[in-house]
Amino acid sequence: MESVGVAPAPVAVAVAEQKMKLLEPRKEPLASSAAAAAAKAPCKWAMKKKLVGGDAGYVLEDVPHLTDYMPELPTYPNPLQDNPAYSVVKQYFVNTDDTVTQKIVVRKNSARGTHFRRAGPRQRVYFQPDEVNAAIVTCGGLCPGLNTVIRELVCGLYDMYGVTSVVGIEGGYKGFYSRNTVTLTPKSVNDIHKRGGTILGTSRGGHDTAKIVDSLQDRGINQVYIIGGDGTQQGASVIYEEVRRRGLKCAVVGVPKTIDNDIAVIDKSFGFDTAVEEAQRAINAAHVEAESAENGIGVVKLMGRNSGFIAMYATLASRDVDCCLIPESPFYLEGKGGLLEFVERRLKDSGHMVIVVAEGAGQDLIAQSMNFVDTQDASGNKLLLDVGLWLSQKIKDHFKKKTNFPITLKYIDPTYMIRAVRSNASDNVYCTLLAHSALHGAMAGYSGFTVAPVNGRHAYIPFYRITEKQNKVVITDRMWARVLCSTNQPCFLSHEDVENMKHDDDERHHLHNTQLLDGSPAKCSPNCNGSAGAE
Ligand SMILES: Nc1ncnc2c1ncn2[C@@H]1O[C@H](COP(=O)(O)OP(=O)(O)OP(=O)(O)O)[C@@H](O)[C@H]1O
Ligand SMILES: O=P(O)(O)OC[C@H]1O[C@](O)(CO)[C@@H](O)[C@@H]1O
Ligand SMILES: [Mg+2]
Repeated sequence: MESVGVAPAPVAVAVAEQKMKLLEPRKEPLASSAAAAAAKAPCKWAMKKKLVGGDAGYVLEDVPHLTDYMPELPTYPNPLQDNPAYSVVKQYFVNTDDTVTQKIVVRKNSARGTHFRRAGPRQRVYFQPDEVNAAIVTCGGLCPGLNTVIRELVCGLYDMYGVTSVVGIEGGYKGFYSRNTVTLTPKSVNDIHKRGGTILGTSRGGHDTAKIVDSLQDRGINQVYIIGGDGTQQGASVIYEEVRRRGLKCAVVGVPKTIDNDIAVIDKSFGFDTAVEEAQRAINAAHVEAESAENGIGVVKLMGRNSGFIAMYATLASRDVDCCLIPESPFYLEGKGGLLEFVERRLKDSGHMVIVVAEGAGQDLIAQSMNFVDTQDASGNKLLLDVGLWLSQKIKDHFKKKTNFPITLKYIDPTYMIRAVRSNASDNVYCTLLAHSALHGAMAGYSGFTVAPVNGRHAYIPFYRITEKQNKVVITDRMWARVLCSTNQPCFLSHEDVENMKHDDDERHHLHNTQLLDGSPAKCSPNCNGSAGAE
């Protein structure tokens, strides 16, 4: 392989000095105001790309390794090779050169494109079992599967690597500097995967990089597993940069969590599958209510701040939904081709209907009609207005004006009920693999990465690739067309809107062909008013 751009360490630190700093108590903490600024501003020591080129347009977007700034770290044989459970496995370890392709659909002459380092156990490790002091933290909103990831990190470290020192940080990032740690053992985490939420607690806001890294240093933590969404991964990225700047032997590992499935590059996030399954119960209830009333309407709000994946997949899975509204697809209420006209038509045709709306849909419309000023949560995320309530009221108001058109509308908001359930079987297995991939990476000395499947294979992905943009439903992809086909709803878009979106999406596809969805932009069907139709 030919190196095309391995960036230098952001801040040069002499090797001898690095060795001295290995788990030494800190001496000069950064001013926390500077760290607080770094938390929200683009990182001062922004991680440079570590790119390796190969034949036929092959590029490896590699992740940092402790030896990037501590080149003389000793290695040890991987204890996994003596583990009886693995004795039947012919190939214990992944090949050090194995990589995972980001682009799965290729043409004869297309360049091989971007690859990520394959996750998995390595022959040599950079930590001895009794040297490891691992910490686990969960940040951001709840998501089914958090406890499973915690459990499998603890059990994996104990059972596969003989590690016996694992602590939990309580209450998210701020817990690093404001709370005591909790000891985690295979016994203490044995049953936690059967519960929703996180046994460690979580929070928004409160990320103070300097204080967090001080805490790592003071507690002698040399592996930190950070489970959370896009905001959390940005926080993990600046923690990694500070750890590296201080020359600490501490692996910083991100495990992506978001019920919204809004994290880019990865196939899907854990808890998403469970959320889609759980949403079926609410949709079913809405359908039963709607069917049993005269002109019955069931409105179900599902989570999805900026990305409508839960609404889209729950709609497709159910087949009882007449209209799915997501943040990526604008809609309007009044007039020809508007939502209210469609509701009226569907009620006349079927006598009932179910509307699924993602919580981030129609926010501009609501803000306009309410003269609303933006507010934010502690992490800086925009607080949303309740689109379900607003929409229900608008529909009721519309039909109140009509004579001889009584409706019965039931609004169901199952959002927090869905988020709080335990993970389903499929997510449990997924969480197990994520946790194992994460700890194999840390033991092998990798740092500053997020672990996740890309095209079905677990990979180590640099933080910047995860945080540079969000995963969104591409409404010019065939998957959204499938939704429109199943609901038979109008697309509420003009031809011009679709063309503009297609152009943006083409550019995006050209840059990163990443989505789980199957690719090429759909053609606009002639019989739909600008709709993205099926082939
Ligand atoms: N740019 C950033 N730099 C440093 N820390 C950040 C940044 N953005 C968010 N954080 C921190 O990450 C934590 C979680 O962020 P946030 O509340 O946005 O949730 P999230 O991880 O995106 O998860 P989700 O949105 O799925 O609930 C918070 O403690 C927040 O302070
Ligand atoms: O937990 P909070 O602060 O109410 O935030 C809710 C948000 O968190 C998410 O569940 C993402 O984790 C979004 O779907 C939702 O908008
Ligand atoms: Mg987020």
